[in-house]
Amino acid sequence: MTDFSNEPTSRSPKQGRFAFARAVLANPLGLVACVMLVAVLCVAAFAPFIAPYAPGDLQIFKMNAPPGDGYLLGGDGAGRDILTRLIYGSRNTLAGAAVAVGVAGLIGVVTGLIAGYFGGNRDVVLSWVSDGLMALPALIVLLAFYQALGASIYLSMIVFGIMLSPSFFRLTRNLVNGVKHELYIDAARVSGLSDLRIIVRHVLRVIRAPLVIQTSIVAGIAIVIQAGLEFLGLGDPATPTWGGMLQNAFANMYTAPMAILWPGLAISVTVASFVLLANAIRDRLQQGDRVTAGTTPKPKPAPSSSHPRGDSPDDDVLLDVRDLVVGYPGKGGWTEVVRGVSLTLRRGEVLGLVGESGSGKTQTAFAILGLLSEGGRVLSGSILFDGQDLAHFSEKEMRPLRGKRIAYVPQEPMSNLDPVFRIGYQLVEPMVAVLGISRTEAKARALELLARVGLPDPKRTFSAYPHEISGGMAQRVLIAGAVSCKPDLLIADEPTTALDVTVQAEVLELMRNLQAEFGMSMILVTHNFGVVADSCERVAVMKDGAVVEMQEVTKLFAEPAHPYTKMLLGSVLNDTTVRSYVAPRNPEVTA
Ligand SMILES: Nc1ncnc2c1ncn2[C@@H]1O[C@H](COP(=O)(O)OP(=O)(O)OP(=O)(O)O)[C@@H](O)[C@H]1O
Repeated sequence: MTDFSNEPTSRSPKQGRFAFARAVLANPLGLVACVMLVAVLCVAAFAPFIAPYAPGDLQIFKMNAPPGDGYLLGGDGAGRDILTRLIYGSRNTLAGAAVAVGVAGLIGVVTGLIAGYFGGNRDVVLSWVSDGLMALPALIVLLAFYQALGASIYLSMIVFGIMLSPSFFRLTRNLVNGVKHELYIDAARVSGLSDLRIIVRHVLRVIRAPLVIQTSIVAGIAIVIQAGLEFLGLGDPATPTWGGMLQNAFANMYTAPMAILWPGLAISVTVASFVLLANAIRDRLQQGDRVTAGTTPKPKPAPSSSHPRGDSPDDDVLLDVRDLVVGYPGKGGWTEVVRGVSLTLRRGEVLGLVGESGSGKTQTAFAILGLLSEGGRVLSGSILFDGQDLAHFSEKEMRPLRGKRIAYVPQEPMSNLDPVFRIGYQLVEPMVAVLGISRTEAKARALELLARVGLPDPKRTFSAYPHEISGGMAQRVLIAGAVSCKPDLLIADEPTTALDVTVQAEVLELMRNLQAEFGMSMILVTHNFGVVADSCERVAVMKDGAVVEMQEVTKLFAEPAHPYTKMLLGSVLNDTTVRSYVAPRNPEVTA
């Protein structure tokens, strides 16, 4: 029986979507800030309907008039109604701030995403440009542009936006560096999604909260700077703005001291609201919750295969890894983590990759998938997959293969599902991108697969978020995703390690059945000989980055040749949990 002890919680996805906004509004400061900002936005939007006069209307005898007599807040130095100017001023002031924030955000976030996600030369060049912009004195640059471009606050705000963009760039770049190595980003790449889709759908969504905070703070700064520029007389006198009103009131300070109060109050309240909103979002978030090689090494001559090879390749061989060497740059040169691995995998065959922790199993699998961590490189050897050597394939060349022909089931199911998307979306999206089928078709197929992998209520799981399902269910979802494009090769990296022991056997059985049903070849990375005995036909034993022995499973258990294999078998044969797995595929293998 399937164990679904961790059934989806009663919390609906819709509740989850608005939970964050509700939590921000539950903070009194967040609520006050939102009410104030909504009020200012409404005043700006409906200015022509609520202002008592047109912004340019003046009555000469009401120059610097006190409040009353038709002018609720008094008259300014030119005899215009201060209240009307204040209402229209909110429009222009907010629009100016929006221009500055829009330009800064657009430039900063786009360049930050490129620098953070792709790294390398793009990162170096963009960081250099950003540092250069930060070194420029903003006020002097704005004054120079004012001289060159004339009295337009919008042009000034565009220039100011460019000057502010490094703050968005730095934040975005650092945030992307923090998430780009997350397993669900790797999983999205494995499923065949393009870099653009991954950046927009996965990376940007995860980092959006700090960007919203930054936007709120920068909006407040932009209003203050804009008011400052206008106070210095660098605005367009014909356009009512709060900064322009401040300047006018300052010139008449001794005659009508009250006039300086209103624009000052409007600026202070709006800027404070933006800052308070940013703080409320930050408080809510706080509650809730590599080296590239300097030089390309010259390919080394492949080390001689001192280790045993499997059967020699024949027409039926799907994957033929020969003398594979994988390295990472270290202080004294390249550190080899896979040292001359050779493997063959026939069509429809299940090969176990066993060995103690750190023996290079995952790095071998990642080299086949073209997913080595930053800095990692295939230094020599070949990875012949259906006749194509993947060893030196570019990311662009690998993309059509991943997801469609080579799929991957990871060790930690939860970390490989993007927490911000529903399960259904995460299954449908790769199928649409990789197979080119319609969303309706992909949805029908996803529901079929969810049922096939043994989920009792496929529709409910389809519309659930990852946090609403159990680890065992998440692994079934990932298996459904991996087989959704009917791959030729499935690489499963310790697919049951993170699961409850009662669920492990069921997941293994499911994978075995699917492998037989779809006729896939499978590499099963594990350190559990019980799993090997139960699921694999042949096994390669790894130690210190090299394959020390490769045998038929029955032979390996009966007559282990290498002392290391004997030692590993000796240490597990007394383990009763191993015995529980031994039987179906290799009934003759017994402890
Ligand atoms: N990004 C990296 N940079 C440098 N060395 C790395 C990196 N990733 C892994 N290694 C090294 O590669 C070696 C092999 O790691 P690998 O993850 O393949 O081991 P494994 O056999 O899969 O172990 P486990 O069963 O614990 O996952 C280890 O010594 C590890 O420290």
